[in-house]
Amino acid sequence: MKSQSPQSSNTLFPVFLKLEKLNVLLVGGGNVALEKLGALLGNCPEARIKLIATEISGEVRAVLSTSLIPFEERPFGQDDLQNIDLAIIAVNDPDASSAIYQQCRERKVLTNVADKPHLCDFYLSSVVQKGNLKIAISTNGKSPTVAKRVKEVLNETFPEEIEAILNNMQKIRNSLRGDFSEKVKQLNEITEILAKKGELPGEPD
Ligand SMILES: C[C@@]1(CC(=O)O)C2=NC(=C\c3[nH]c(c(CCC(=O)O)c3CC(=O)O)Cc3[nH]c(c(CC(=O)O)c3CCC(=O)O)/C=C3\N/C(=C\2)[C@@H](CCC(=O)O)[C@]3(C)CC(=O)O)/[C@H]1CCC(=O)O
Ligand SMILES: NC(=O)c1ccc[n+]([C@@H]2O[C@H](COP(=O)([O-])OP(=O)(O)OC[C@H]3O[C@@H](n4cnc5c(N)ncnc54)[C@H](O)[C@@H]3O)[C@@H](O)[C@H]2O)c1
Repeated sequence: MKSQSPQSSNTLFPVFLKLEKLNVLLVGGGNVALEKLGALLGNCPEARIKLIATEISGEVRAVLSTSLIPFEERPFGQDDLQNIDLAIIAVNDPDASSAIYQQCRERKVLTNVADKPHLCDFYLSSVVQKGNLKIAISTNGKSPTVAKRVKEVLNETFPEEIEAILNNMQKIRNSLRGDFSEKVKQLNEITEILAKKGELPGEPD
């Protein structure tokens, strides 16, 4: 297995979470919570989310009304962390943010306090999606605006045909016989063209 060379100071470790298997607590019911709710449901409509906020805006209510997400309009309390795997905090009160983060740490709940890097165990990313291909982008917190721009560039330039390629590759992958190293060799040969510059379908010459 090849190891990657250490990339200077960016120590973030990327993962892709299965939100239909995890319990997510979203605290806050304003603009930022609305964005986070959209990101969670946009990636995983079956995400297991619970929302708690002192006041829930009309826009957040509208999204909640189209889902089965349980919600309560009251301040966060420690019991809200029961059975929670992941918390996303989007409240407009810095003291409450810090206090909630501390309680999450005590319970070992992985937490993101929106726009507060020092109160984050993980960052949210910009997401490019073409069918089953998903690319998550982070700038190590340097510039979320650049992450958004990189997403836009990749969305424009990455061909839609990638979905057909993935489906074909899955069929080929399932039909291959032989030992593991033989399969890896064949799959590498078939896909060699994808790594050649200017040879992706739809890619400009
Ligand atoms: C990617 C994205 C995902 C998402 O949030 O879902 C995301 N921020 C997005 C947008 C965005 N956020 C902000 C702006 C205004 C312009 C600007 O500041 O650039 C814009 C641009 C816009 O909205 O156009 C404000 C902002 N954000 C943070 C701070 C605090 C600080 O930097 O200290 C401040 C200043 C607050 C203030 O001034 O009060 C911090 C974080 N924002 C992160 C993620 C994490 C690092 C990601 C990375 O590693 O790159 C991190 C560290 C923690 C976190 O929140 O997870 C999403 C793009 C989604 C998309 O469209 O693709
Ligand atoms: N909206 C933006 O574009 C933006 C940009 C940068 C930073 N921020 C920051 O993100 C945070 C949230 O912003 P917003 O625009 O969503 O604010 P908002 O005022 O629209 O919503 C805040 C929400 O937090 C809830 N809340 C406050 N204390 C709570 C508690 N103890 N328990 C449960 N719920 C609680 C409120 O009831 C409300 O629903 C703020 O810290 C803000 O400074 C927002």
